[in-house]
Amino acid sequence: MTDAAFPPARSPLTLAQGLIRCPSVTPSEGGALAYLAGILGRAGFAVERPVFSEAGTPDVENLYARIGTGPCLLFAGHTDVVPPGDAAAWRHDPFGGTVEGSELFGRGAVDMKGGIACMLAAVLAFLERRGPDFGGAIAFLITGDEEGPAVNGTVKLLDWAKARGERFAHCLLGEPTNPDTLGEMIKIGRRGSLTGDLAVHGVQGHVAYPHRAENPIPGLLRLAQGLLATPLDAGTAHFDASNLEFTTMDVGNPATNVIPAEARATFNIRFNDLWTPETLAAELHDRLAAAAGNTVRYSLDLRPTNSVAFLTRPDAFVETVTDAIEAETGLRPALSTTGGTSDARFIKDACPVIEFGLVGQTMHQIDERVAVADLDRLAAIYGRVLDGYFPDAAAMPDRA
Ligand SMILES: N[C@@H](CCC[C@H](NC(=O)CCC(=O)O)C(=O)O)C(=O)O
Ligand SMILES: [Zn+2]
Ligand SMILES: [Zn+2]
Repeated sequence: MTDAAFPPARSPLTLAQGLIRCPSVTPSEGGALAYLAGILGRAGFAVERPVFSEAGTPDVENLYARIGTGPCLLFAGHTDVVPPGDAAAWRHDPFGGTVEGSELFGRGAVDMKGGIACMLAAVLAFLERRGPDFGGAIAFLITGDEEGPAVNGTVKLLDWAKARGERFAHCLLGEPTNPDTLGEMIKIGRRGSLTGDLAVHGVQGHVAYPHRAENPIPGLLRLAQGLLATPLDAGTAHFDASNLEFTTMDVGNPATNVIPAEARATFNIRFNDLWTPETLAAELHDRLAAAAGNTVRYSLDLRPTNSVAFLTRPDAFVETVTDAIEAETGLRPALSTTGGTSDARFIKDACPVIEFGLVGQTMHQIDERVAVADLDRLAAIYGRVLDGYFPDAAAMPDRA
């Protein structure tokens, strides 16, 4: 830990700025993983940069780094970001890492380069305090494919790590989990996601001669009503109610005097632990058949999904993270499964995983930004988690 670049680079703000200045719009690496690799390598981590490919998807760069021996605490995240949108609409360059007043602006400030910066700052400070023989191992599993198809990222990185014999005791994923205030919410699970494409088939014809045509639009409305009429469920102990939302309805008919041949709609369901993709598919087919009767001709395609509902049962690790949050913020976080999906859906198969990061209010928005004070507090929380997870035996009076 003697590199001259270390003292300034250990600040979560400096690290977050360094990452934001790498234009890593998914699936581009943009220099973000190289930036992390340089810092982690100088801190003594063994760093790997696997690239994964699959037909029909872009090649994606990833990073895996590990230090120490023994039970391994895994820090996970992604350096890819969503596009900035209209860069001219931003108050500051989305890749400039500008501080205005008390806030740092930039794409990824909260989702989730800021979170990674806090993890890194906390780990570097921990290693400086405790040295490399701290009684365990720490790993970073960072992907460049979370905001994209999520095919060449965490899921493959975990398989790659498993094949090399890497094992993890627990994982902390740094997605922005807090709705409004740092310390409010840990995510201990996520709902699943299933997307369906529905088509109603009609017969094209002249609007003035409807008896010679079959308009698919009323049929699509009937089917949509059939899917929406009854709630899927009322929620469970740890999950909100499952929810179906139509995301588009399309006919694409430019003519005002033609009955179209087909009408299409797409919906997405976020489902809880009462369902699997298979039971949900059966329910959807039942509802559609009942609504269609003998008159509506339709087809339903359910897209393949790698997202099912999961829950990490609260354990001592959740307690360690909760205590760390309370000590820094005075808040006892809610244990929640709300919101979208995340790469925790893949990590849960490797080890218990929970998520805690920054305040997500501006994620994916123009002017994404984070309070600099939150960066410092999140780094301090992660630091407390490390101290709680790897207690210093030498510092305990009864064990010294
Ligand atoms: N593009 C990926 C994964 C999409 C994940 C996305 N997650 C969020 O927006 C997280 C928001 C939150 O933390 O609540 C989603 O839920 O759609 C894929 O499609 O695999
Ligand atoms: Zn994210
Ligand atoms: Zn995101």
